[in-house]
Amino acid sequence: MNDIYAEAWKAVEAAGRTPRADGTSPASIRPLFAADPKRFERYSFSADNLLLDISKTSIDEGAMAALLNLARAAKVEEWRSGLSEGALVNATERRRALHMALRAPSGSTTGAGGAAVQAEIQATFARMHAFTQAVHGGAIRGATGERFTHVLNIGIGGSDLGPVMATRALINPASPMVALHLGNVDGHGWRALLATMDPKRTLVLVSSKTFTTQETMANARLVKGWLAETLGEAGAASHMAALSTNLVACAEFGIPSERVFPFGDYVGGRFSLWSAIGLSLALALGWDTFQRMLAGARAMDLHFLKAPLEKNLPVLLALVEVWHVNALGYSRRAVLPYDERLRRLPAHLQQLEMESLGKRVTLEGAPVGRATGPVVFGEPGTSAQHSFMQLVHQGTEPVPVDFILIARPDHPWAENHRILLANGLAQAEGLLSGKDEATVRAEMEKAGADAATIERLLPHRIFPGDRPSTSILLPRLDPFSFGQLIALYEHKVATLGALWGINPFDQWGVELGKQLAGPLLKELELGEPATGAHDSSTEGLLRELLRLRDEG
Ligand SMILES: O=P(O)(O)OC[C@H]1O[C@H](O)[C@H](O)[C@@H](O)[C@@H]1O
Repeated sequence: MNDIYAEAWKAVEAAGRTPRADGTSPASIRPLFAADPKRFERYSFSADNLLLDISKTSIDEGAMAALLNLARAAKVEEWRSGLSEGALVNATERRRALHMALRAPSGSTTGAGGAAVQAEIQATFARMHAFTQAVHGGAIRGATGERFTHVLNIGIGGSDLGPVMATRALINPASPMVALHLGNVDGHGWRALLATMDPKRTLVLVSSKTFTTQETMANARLVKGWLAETLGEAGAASHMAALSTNLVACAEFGIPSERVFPFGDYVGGRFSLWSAIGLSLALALGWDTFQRMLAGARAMDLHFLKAPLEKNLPVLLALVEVWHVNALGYSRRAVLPYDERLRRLPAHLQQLEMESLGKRVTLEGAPVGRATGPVVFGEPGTSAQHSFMQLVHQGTEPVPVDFILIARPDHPWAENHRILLANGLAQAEGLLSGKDEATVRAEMEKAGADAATIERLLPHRIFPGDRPSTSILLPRLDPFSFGQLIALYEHKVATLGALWGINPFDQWGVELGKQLAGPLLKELELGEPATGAHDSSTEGLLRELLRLRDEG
């Protein structure tokens, strides 16, 4: 760690501990609004039509200066150029992270990953486009001659969450195909899906970067068998395609090369919905929608690569996170999209952020020495208000919230939309303003409560306020703005990798469970735990599961 970087961190951490010149706490927000009528103008930023408001955080001029200084000391500008130019930013796996190249239009050079990468990407896109057209036009049909009406994406993690989220967000009622998703290995999910599909009209995409993921391969075998029951082996094969980097494994599984849509190992799983992994989107939403989504992400890429740090939306979001996590010690963050179509966004962000930033050592392998990625959770508003927002308003530790608000709905029920937006704004306003003792007392007196009741209920009815949130505003939720939004979070994550000095592109943490599942699977097959192979709890639970299973 060099001195400038260490000093920059000290300054940020000190800013979170030291009272401001006027004596107010560095965690307080209300005094900043009171002192500056232009706070919203000063602390809201935009890229194209996407607006980011960070004014409802406790970042003041001094804190912002310290944070921007940290961004410079952590060499965020060099890092973002390295990312876009194909440096080995994923050092532990010796890989590039070229998801931006997927969004670069053919012929462009900025963030395009170089000519060889572009040639590969554009060749796959051309094949995906032709395939989509042939399926939609009926040139490619099922084994019995029927047109495909359903596309089933089998995948998990990054090979599932992005496509599911985008399918729900951009659903097009006029779409020629319905997208279905099989992620979890739990057969109950498969049973629920079965009722909705006809094998003669279902096209199956096996979506797996590695093509070795246990759950996906088990599901792929299951679905292949289901197709074969009606269509025979050869018929089943003609209903399948693969989206993967592992061409050998695809061939071994019986998927011919013309049905394999590849992508490079420079695309991380949680950044892969823009690649061949997005084929279900092209099929279910249309090629143009897929392209508009890429264009929206591209617009955010260019903003990220070119905007100065102090006006750069992903960088600012990352700095807000550092402020909350490291300066103020907040270990959680909630995401509330006020749009039902974005209901799978929190799940996607959980993988994107927690798999990327749940790291305890630096790129060099030393302990980070400070907190890294917070716990991320969320639900669409207003539903979230009726579940976990109690804790956000009155729990012991402030939980910063991302509010996502969409100005114009794509439905005709104006009153519902007004209620939705009013609630989104009110939550953020209430978190900031809170409700003090005097106000609660006056309200209760006005409502005719007696003195004893007021004293008893007063502490319960006070809201501390000064609880931070950021708001993201989009004019509409369309493929372009959706692309911008997702790329905004992707670049925020990459920037946090640089700020914390960790690798946001690997995920060794998921390996241990995979390794341990192997022997346990064998023991479940044999019906007998291997004595002494596990801790007593694991062995005891296994014995009990076997007993209950075999009794039934
Ligand atoms: O696409 P696959 O190779 O099947 O991987 C699916 C997922 O599983 C892994 O365990 C990783 O944690 C994820 O990053 C990945 O997206």
